[in-house]
Amino acid sequence: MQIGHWLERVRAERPLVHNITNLVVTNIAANTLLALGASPVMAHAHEEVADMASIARAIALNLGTLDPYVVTSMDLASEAANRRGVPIVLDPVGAGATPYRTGAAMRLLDTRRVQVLRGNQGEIGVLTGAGGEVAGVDAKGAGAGLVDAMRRFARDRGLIVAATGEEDLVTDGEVVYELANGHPWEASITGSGCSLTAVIGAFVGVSDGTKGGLLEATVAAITCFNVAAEMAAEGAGGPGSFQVRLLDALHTLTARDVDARARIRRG
Ligand SMILES: Nc1ncnc2c1ncn2[C@@H]1O[C@H](COP(=O)(O)OP(=O)(O)O)[C@@H](O)[C@H]1O
Ligand SMILES: Cc1ncsc1CCOP(=O)(O)O
Ligand SMILES: [Mg+2]
Repeated sequence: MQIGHWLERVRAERPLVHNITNLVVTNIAANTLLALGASPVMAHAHEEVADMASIARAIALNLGTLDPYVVTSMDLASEAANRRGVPIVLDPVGAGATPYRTGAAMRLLDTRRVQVLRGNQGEIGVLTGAGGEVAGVDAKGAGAGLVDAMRRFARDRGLIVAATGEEDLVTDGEVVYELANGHPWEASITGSGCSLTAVIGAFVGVSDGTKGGLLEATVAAITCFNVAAEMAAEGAGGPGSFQVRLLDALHTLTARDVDARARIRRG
């Protein structure tokens, strides 16, 4: 599967991604989108979220530091996004760790049309019914039936589900892709998952919005991010320099790099 052309499309179109994200990763998620060649905006005021979502190419909703104000911001933004056909990517940070986060994620999934759900394997295990363990924001494991539960959840709800970790699983309910790129240091810096979710926003923002387009865009986004992470790790001394080098690698990444290094298996 050749996916490098997605990176070129993102750079050519420079999609505006509206993020309602957490207090920890706001800066790194914005810098990640800029390094890649997309255009980030962070906005959560009730007075403007519907307007901002309406002019964006995608919105990324992230539950990382959820509070009642932000829950309403997400309701307003997602309602406008659905009305205007703007794709929604949901990152259910910490779902499974507390009932508040699990409940907020499920309520968004039940009340809005979410195009892509991306979390770590623990969060996705909990939400899809496979079972999973989440300590704070980190995955501690998922149920053995994760792939089947993801496929069922994606099919029943008509969305793309991505569960990341050492290996990433992506499904539209029919096809399952297993993605093997990435580096263990991604788990040693905060915000790699959250930044990836924002990147998925950029890729689905330049897709045609069909199920096939959303699926391929999600696979391409994860693979581009993880190939950049592999390149960043070469020569990095640890998580600190790795984080900086990841921005550089996203900036210099080429379609050719991605297609040469992609490890994508159709399950
Ligand atoms: N051990 C690992 N080896 C390779 N890539 C990893 C590893 N752990 C996480 N990743 C990558 O890091 C990114 C964030 O994934 P993950 O850690 O599952 O999300 P989160 O930060 O939301 O918990 C993904 O691109 C994933 O593929
Ligand atoms: C540490 C932390 N606490 C609340 S949100 C957050 C960041 C989580 O980022 P990621 O899910 O990308 O590791
Ligand atoms: Mg996360």
